[in-house]
Amino acid sequence: MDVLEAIKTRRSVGLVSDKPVPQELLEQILEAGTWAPCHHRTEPWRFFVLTGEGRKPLGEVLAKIAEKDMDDPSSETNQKKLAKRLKKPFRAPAVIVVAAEPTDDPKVIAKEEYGAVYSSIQNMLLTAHSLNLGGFWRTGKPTYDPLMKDLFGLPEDGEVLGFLYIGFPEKEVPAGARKHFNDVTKWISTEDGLKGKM
Ligand SMILES: Cc1cc2nc3c(=O)[nH]c(=O)nc-3n(C[C@H](O)[C@H](O)[C@H](O)COP(=O)(O)O)c2cc1C
Repeated sequence: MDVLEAIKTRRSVGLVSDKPVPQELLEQILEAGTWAPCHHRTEPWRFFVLTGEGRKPLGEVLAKIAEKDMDDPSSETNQKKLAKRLKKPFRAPAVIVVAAEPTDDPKVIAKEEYGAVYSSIQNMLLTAHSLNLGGFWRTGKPTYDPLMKDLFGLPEDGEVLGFLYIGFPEKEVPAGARKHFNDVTKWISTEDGLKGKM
């Protein structure tokens, strides 16, 4: 599959089967993740591959985080909500947790470390797609909760940046749609070309 075709046909695939993803396919995805650009060659990405019962602690921490905002976690409604959180990581046979561990090198700009990890995520989603796997980048507020950081043993300035749910698609996802690039682009070919709004 050519790169532009892969980019344009990749979709967020929410519905995947329970069929385990072979280790060698997961390894290809992870390898692609390590080939993202990174300023000063810091390679700030960290990956945690959760499969089988290895997904359970993620559900437990999602429930624990949700519980913090509940007045009465034992109420029937809240118990149902917590049970849903416990199940979330089981929506796909493999969940790749992608985190950033920024270097403490003072010449490195912290947000560029995050940028590198976001590029790594896109590499992984495109590779999953090229392997006929479905991928879904999920986040949400709990992603950035200190308890999440603790679960994965990240340092204080580290952060989980995404959960990549990977599996074999259960059904085809419709084609995507985007604005035309000219709607978000200004072509500058004269000195005063930047005057005025986009
Ligand atoms: C940083 C980031 C976080 C995301 N988190 C979620 C999420 O928590 N839940 C969700 O349904 N989609 C999430 N998405 C996926 C987007 O909803 C999806 O990419 C968008 O709808 C476009 O669809 P496509 O990926 O099929 O092109 C996230 C995407 C990004 C870039």
